[in-house]
Amino acid sequence: MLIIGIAGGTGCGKTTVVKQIVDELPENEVVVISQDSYYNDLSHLTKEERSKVNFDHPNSIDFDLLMHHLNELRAGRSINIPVYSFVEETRLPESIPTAPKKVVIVEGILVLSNPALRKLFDIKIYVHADSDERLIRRLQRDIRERGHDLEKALYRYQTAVKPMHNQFIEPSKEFADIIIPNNHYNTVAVDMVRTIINDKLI
Ligand SMILES: Nc1ncnc2c1ncn2[C@@H]1O[C@H](COP(=O)(O)OP(=O)(O)O)[C@@H](O)[C@H]1O
Ligand SMILES: Nc1ccn([C@@H]2O[C@H](COP(=O)(O)O)[C@@H](O)[C@H]2O)c(=O)n1
Repeated sequence: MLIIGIAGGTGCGKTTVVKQIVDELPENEVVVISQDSYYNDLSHLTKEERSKVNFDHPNSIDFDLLMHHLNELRAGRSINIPVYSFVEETRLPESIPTAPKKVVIVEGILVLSNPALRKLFDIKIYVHADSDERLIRRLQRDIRERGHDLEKALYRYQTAVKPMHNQFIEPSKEFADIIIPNNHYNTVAVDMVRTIINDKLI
C-alpha cells in the first residue's frame, strides 16, 4: 500500500489536485481520505458554541482516529470514515464503510503538521498558492457552499485561518517531498504525481 499525504493552506487547491490525480486512475485502486472528515465530534455543543471553535488549530482534529484508520487500512481491514457537516459544524451520525486499496491519499490543511501522522506517509506533498489567491477562493467557496456570509468568513480568516496557517501549516511545507505550485492549474505536476502512483500500481 502507498499512503500519500497532501497538505496546503485552505483554498490552495488540495481537493481539486486530488480529484485531478484520481480521475485518471483505476477507481478500485485508490481511496481518498479528507482530514475534514476527522473534525472532532462537537454534537454535545450548541450551534453557537460550535461556531466559536477554532477549526484551523490541530486540536480540532481527531488525529488519533485518523492514524488508527490508516493503520487499519494498512493491515488490510476496512474502516468507517466519519461524515462531517460544514453547515452543522459537527459530525453526522452516519459513516462511510471504506475498504483498503493499493493507494490511499490523505488530504487536509494540517496533515503534514502532525509528526506521528507524517511518519505514516510514503510520499508527502504540499500544494502552494499565494495567500491572496487562497483568500479569494476561500471566500467564494464559504459563501457558496459552507453557509457563511462575507462578514463571518472574513472574521474567521483574520482570527483563526490566517494565524493558524502561519503557525502550523506554512511551516509544515519543509516536510514535503514535492511542492506543487498552484496559483494556476498545474497539469504537469498532476501528471508527475499520477506517474509515480501508476508505477506503484504495476
Ligand atoms: N489552480 C486553480 N486556479 C483557480 N481556481 C482553483 C484552482 N485550484 C482550485 N481552485 C478553486 O478554488 C476553490 C478551492 O479549491 P479546493 O480544491 O477546494 O481547495 P482546498 O481543498 O485546498 O481548500 C475551488 O472553488 C476550486 O475550484
Ligand atoms: N465547521 C468548519 C470546519 C472547518 N472550516 C474550515 O475548513 C478549512 C479546511 O478545509 P479546506 O477544504 O479549506 O482545506 C479550515 O481552514 C477551516 O477554517 C470551516 O469553515 N467550518
